[in-house]
Amino acid sequence: MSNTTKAATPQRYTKPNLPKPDRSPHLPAGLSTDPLLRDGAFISPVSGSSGDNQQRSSPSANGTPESSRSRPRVSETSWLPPGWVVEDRVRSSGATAGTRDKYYYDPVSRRRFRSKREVQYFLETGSVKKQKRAENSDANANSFLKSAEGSSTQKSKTPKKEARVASHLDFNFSNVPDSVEWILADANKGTWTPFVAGKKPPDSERQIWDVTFTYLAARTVEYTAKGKHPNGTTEEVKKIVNVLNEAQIPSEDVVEVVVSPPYVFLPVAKSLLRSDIKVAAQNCWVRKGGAFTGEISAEMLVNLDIPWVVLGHSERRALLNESNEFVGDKVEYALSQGLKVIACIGETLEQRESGSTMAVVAAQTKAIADKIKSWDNVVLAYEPVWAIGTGKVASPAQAQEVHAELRKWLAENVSAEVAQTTRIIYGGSVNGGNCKELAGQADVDGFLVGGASLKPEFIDIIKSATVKKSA
Ligand SMILES: O=C[C@H](O)COP(=O)(O)O
Repeated sequence: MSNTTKAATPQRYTKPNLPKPDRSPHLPAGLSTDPLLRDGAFISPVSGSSGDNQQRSSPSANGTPESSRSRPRVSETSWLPPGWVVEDRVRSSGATAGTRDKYYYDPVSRRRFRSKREVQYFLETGSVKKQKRAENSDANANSFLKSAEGSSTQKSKTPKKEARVASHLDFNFSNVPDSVEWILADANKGTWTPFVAGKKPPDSERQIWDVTFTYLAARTVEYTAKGKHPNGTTEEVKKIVNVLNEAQIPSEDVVEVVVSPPYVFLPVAKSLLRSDIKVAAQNCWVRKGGAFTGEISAEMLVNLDIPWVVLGHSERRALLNESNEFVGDKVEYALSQGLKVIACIGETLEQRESGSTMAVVAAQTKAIADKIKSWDNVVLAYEPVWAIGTGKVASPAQAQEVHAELRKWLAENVSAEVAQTTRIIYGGSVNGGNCKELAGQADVDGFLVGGASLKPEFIDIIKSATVKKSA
């Protein structure tokens, strides 16, 4: 953010009521409530044309906190979004023994960050800053941390002039003021300056206030668009249903459209939607219903005449500790009750960068294959975690490569027929602009769409199912 020429109209940005997902990364599987209500889904019916790295989602799954010999302290910090974890690790040897290092873990991408500055950049841009000189960066970050948090156990060489007394204007993510005025500083650049209680926060806090504005604003949009916002209404669902009902979409022999609103909107969506568009739940309980307060069983969905259910979404795997085996059990039980299943699999960025993409998705698929007898009612949704909600879509070649490998895996481990007929759909930042090229890939049989599913471009995405038909 640059100059603070107070512009025309002061605009007030009020703290949104952010949903409160369970902050514990260590919940036992199956004992969680269901805060992760998510978006829509679209499936093309184009037939097949042609070691568990995500379980129990503590950061230890990637050889991080729990596997550390120094027994680091893992905690959460107020300025971080819900679900993020901070590891406080003490160096045990060398000249710097005794020095504390902080590591920050994003529960969804599972990325590890070395500094608050890196986290801020990631929250703001969705990408990771490449730093030429990591040491300098850490030093700067430590300096920033000291300034922002008012404490640091690490011996710091931070210039004294940066030390200051914390004030009520200091940033705290979990206690964002109810009223923050954002003054448009530069309309051309779209830059804003925050005013808390009528005062500008200290310069050292400006950056993180800026980041937070971007982050909260984005989250608000996302939650509204996907029906996850606490203030989401039946009226909003009805509007979306109306758009779909009035859309000209290809016939059912070309494309199968399934929308997946949050549980509470399933009945209204189902009752209002045209008959050629089906509905899916976003999750269901792992086995027969019983005393599992807050859970929705497969039997309940069947009773409501809901034909589809999405299982194993990466957010549930990461945030609610759903292991491959747990997802496999869910798929098995849902199928046994007559539901059709969209089973999600996908690797994190770290796993992709380490070259283990296929090992990860094969393990996830195997956990399902081990449990089920028939794949007739299963659609496999490949969703690279790093592409979900980030705007970073997998390239057509990347998607095709994994889809083709998955089909090969099915051929070698299940049967040639299952490999041929099982639909493998892609999810992760699909939109009206990229859908056609993705849909043109030989082994991409459709899409699982999030953010774009509640925008008019969803109709274009649905229509992209014709790409292969007309090829
Ligand atoms: O549930 C939907 C998928 O996670 C994809 O979401 P996205 O299209 O917003 O990236």
